[in-house]
Amino acid sequence: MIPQAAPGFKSGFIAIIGRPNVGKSTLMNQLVGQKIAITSPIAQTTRNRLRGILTTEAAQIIFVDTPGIHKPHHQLGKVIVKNARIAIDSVDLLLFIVDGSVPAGGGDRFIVDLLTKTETPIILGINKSDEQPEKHQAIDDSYQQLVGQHNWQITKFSALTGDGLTELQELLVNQLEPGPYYYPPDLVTDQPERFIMGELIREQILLLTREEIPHSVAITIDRVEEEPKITRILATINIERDSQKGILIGKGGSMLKTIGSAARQQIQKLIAGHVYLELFVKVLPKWRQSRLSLDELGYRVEE
Ligand SMILES: Nc1nc2c(ncn2[C@@H]2O[C@H](COP(=O)(O)OP(=O)(O)OP(=O)(O)O)[C@@H](O)[C@H]2O)c(=O)[nH]1
Repeated sequence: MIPQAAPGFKSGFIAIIGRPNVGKSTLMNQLVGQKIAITSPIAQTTRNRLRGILTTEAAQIIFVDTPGIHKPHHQLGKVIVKNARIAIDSVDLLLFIVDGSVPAGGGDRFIVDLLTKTETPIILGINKSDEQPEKHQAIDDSYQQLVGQHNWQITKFSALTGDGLTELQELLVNQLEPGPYYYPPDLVTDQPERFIMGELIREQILLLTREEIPHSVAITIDRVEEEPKITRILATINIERDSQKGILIGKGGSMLKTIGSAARQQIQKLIAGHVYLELFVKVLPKWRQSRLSLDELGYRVEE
């Protein structure tokens, strides 16, 4: 049920943008209080545009977590950057996240150039304030310089520890206009549960495998059967080359077992019930280069 908003209730869509690995997904998960987006130390973890919903007494904010903006090297990269650009122009406010543990760099300037063309208001969020405290002044100066003549507000926080997030939330609500509830107050994401299940499997592959494997996998959830005491899930891990199969499966199936067991625990938390997870591995040659495969796997331009 979507309630009627009281006078003065505020709402709006806020896109979280920034280069890969600055902590966008960690921030969205913290703000909405639930793991919607997977996170990892590997850049370009997020591939789809994800929505996280935060509802308080005073406001409803719909966060749009976008994949990291970077110069694309393949078809998947092009789809990712195009979707981030669409998000920039279709929201009420932009939260531009930078990594406060290092000074501003070329990747951030690439995004500033992209942002000069938009009319959407912007807040610069300096994340990872828990790191490198001795270098804060120099780093802050570099971001002040990055913002230059733009009249963007600047705020600092740590998405990991939660420090500064109350102030950030207040700042965001202040910037929003009065508006309706867009979603029921208890909804935290509009992503289908199956999608999050696939992402939780991909997250374990990102955390447990090395080299080219993390970027070469795409998950399909083939079947979800809900039985009285257990949910049976059949999923396929699609990879690009035959040679990757061995690494992913491991000696005597040990790697696949470890991935399956860790992912199963995460999915159990998601659905709050027992899960039986069976994983299959399939070679889908060069899927990241093929429009048809990208489409089948759910990586589309999200107009
Ligand atoms: N120390 C510290 N680490 C953080 C903080 N926020 C995120 N991280 C870490 O930074 C890494 C990247 O975080 P993500 O949330 O996946 O970053 P992202 O910007 O969504 O990355 P992409 O999906 O590649 O665009 C992870 O290892 C996080 O744990 C923070 O406030 N402090």
